[in-house]
Amino acid sequence: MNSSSEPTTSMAACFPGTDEIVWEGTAATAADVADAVANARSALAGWQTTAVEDRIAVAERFAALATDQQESIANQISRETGKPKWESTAEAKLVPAKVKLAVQAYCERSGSQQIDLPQGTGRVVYRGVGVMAVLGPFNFPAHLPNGHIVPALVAGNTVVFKPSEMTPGTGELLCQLWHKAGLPHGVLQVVQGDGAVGATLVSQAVDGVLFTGSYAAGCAIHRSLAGRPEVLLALEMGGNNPLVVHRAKDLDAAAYLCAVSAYATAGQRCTCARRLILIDDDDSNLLVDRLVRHCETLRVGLPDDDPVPFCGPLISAAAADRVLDAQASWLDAGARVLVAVCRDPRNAALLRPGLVDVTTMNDRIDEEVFGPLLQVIRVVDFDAAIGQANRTAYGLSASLLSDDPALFDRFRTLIRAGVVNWNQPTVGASGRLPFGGLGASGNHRPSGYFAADYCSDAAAMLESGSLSLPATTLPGIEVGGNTP
Ligand SMILES: NC(=O)c1ccc[n+]([C@@H]2O[C@H](COP(=O)([O-])OP(=O)(O)OC[C@H]3O[C@@H](n4cnc5c(N)ncnc54)[C@H](O)[C@@H]3O)[C@@H](O)[C@H]2O)c1
Ligand SMILES: O=CCC[C@H](NC(=O)CCC(=O)O)C(=O)O
Repeated sequence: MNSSSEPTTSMAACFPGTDEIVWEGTAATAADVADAVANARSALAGWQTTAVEDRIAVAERFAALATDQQESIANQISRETGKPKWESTAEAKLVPAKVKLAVQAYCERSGSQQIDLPQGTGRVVYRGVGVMAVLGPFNFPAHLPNGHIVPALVAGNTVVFKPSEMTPGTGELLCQLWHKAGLPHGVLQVVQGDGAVGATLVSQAVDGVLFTGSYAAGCAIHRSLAGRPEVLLALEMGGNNPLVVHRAKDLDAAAYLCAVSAYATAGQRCTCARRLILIDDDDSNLLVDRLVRHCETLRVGLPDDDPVPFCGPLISAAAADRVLDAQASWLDAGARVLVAVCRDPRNAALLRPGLVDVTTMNDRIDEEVFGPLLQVIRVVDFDAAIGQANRTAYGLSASLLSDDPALFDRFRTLIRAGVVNWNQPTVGASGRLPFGGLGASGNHRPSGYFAADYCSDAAAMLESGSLSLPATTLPGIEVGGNTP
């Protein structure tokens, strides 16, 4: 029991596909969540009035500690997600790198501006929004919440962070580093728990909710905030991302980029290609042959395996089941397997990648299958390819592999996505650009470099250094009327 006599719930995270416990703790009760928000509110004025240079100095100390602790962060990520070491190390490196980018973005996008106006000086001043709830996903348990937390803190907000229930230890570790860096009490707190704890956090008197996760959870949050227009909401959600290949001379390069797009992080990236759209010709057959070979040879395995794997396990055996079930339902609906996604006998969450031709399938469902399973769709020409690519309610990332610039010109104009690439994979977005999606992928508040925008409110200030009567006064009001 805690001080409010609510029963506490113990919580554990396991290595994917096993019952090996890699983190143990306690889920936050409703009272804990309310306390965290109250602490964040109490800390707000002090943090807002801390000079921005001093806030940046704390962030830079955090970056230095995160650099020192790169290996611990990477190990914790691998323990909780099963990512291969090279991949968790790459993620750990993004943590300090984000500080540099967030500071640059803050100065560039939120620096105060001044203009001369007839009434005096006009200024645009960016100020923190207030108390921010940050809700993180499991697939980049450090990099993606960090992409909200760093800009939010630099801009003068206080934060209550709930990591994914699958990756609580990574979230906890990040918060410990911030505190070691000298962040004042209450400015960043972590509350642990599942979606219900997240929902409790959203229901509190927060000023903003910064969410990265699934469309279903994003919608639930949006619904729960109905009638609270004053709460800022940034939603970074899923995708059903298209990859179009046409008139590409180097088919080896094209096949490699297709494999990376579809199978990076075992297909557990919001930006992973889910639909490979091909114009039916000889080259498309040669490309598919190469991709089949990638599926057959690509190494999957556990974090410490030698030789190193390209894909680790999915986050859980249940997540792997969902991918296998999706493939089974597509086959029932008339799809043709090129390479079946299948379970590796070593671990219940470990899948070998799959490739399924769904061209003749009835009623293709517009869903995000979060795993290493790529659909192939064949069409007659490039316009039909763009039409297919846009046949989704989502709109996160899209890529064209082609040597024909005219095709990309058409693609970038017509494609409905927030991340539009040419001869690049659908994954691997740059932190120097905005990152967000259209339609069911987001709510027009891109993150990445543009996270600075939702972390501050722009205030309009009209300023005159001295108090005096205007040159002309308004009719019907006496000047000095109250003078005895
Ligand atoms: N667009 C992006 O930037 C981006 C990046 C990474 C992942 N994603 C998406 O995230 C999903 C995978 O991550 P996940 O499975 O961790 O997502 P998820 O939606 O299950 O969970 C994300 C977070 O929200 C919390 N949550 C769940 N329901 C909630 C509710 N009703 N109220 C408040 N909080 C709630 C969870 O506990 C977790 O902390 C995929 O759909 C992927 O595409 C999107
Ligand atoms: O899973 C979704 C995110 C994947 C990743 N995106 C980014 O890293 C965005 C850039 C940033 O926020 O710094 C990707 O595109 O692979």
